Amino acid sequence: MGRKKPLRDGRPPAKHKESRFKKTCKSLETFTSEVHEALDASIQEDGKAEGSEAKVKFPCPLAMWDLGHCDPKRCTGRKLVRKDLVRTLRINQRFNGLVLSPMGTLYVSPADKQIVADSGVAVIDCSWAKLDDTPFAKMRGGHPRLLPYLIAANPVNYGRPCKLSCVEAFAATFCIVGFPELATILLRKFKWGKVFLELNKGLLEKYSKCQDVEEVKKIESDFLAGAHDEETEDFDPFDVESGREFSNPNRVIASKGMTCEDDDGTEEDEEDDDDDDSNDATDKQENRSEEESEEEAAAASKPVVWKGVKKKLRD
Ligand SMILES: C[S@@+](CC[C@H](N)C(=O)[O-])C[C@H]1O[C@@H](n2cnc3c(N)ncnc32)[C@H](O)[C@@H]1O
Repeated sequence: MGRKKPLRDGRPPAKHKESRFKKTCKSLETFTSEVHEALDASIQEDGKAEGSEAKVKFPCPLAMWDLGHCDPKRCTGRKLVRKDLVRTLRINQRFNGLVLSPMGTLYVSPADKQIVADSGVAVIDCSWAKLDDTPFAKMRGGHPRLLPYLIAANPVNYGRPCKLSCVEAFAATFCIVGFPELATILLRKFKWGKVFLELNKGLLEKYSKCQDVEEVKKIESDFLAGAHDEETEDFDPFDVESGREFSNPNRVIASKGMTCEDDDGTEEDEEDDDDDDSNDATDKQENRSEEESEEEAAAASKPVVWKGVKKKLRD
């Protein structure tokens, strides 16, 4: 009694079917506390011996379609897959969260916060040099997005606008929607990761304070119209209060000494900088002296750049 009859074709009745697909949306409050727990676990991982590390439970799904264009040892997306932070999707498999794509037209904005918390973020791991051969139409999702103007800090495309690696694209999205801690968890897997935040600090902060896409567009167009020059002029490299402890005034954006000839992760100098699961592999991306590299490596091992995030955790 009271049981609904199956449909004529044997399928369960509609109510049952609906409940199978019912999605549980987390409140942003719950999500935010999971974000903090994840960052805490990620920081604690550092002190533990290799192999004994507790797995960081990332609070939302991260996924990637792997087109197999890049050298798996050098690709940032593949590295996140090896770290169990990102899962791979089959071509034609749909993803319900934000899909970051060079073919997107709508910008990521803080208005995407709930979508990210509920359904996560996906990237398309293809080569920048092979966009024409990439079947973007087969990698579908409800929310395709483009990132607003930001500068890459990865060794392959260092200094280039918009051509971000997978990890940078994930991180930028988390910063813009208001979960910078999640950006930190991902970027700290890469020695150069904090440089991405340094290079883009001002813009990321401004984008994250926007209400919607229109405001993000306005920030970007104002920046491109000259705000960048002003900011550069105002920056005093000797101002210890500037908050830019890690910026290297000798490191000119897109300088000749940098190895950014190749876009697709195949150049010799590119590296999977910590394939051995540590955070301190040799940085070969530039023609810098050993001393400089050592100084930078020493600086990199101090968690100063994450200070703000840690403070937030403590508060
Ligand atoms: C083209 S692949 C290159 C991957 C690179 N080989 C690596 O090691 O990570 C980078 C992916 O990140 C995302 N992405 C990067 N920059 C982006 C942008 N400006 N807007 C939207 N998505 C972007 C896209 O999913 C893009 O396909």
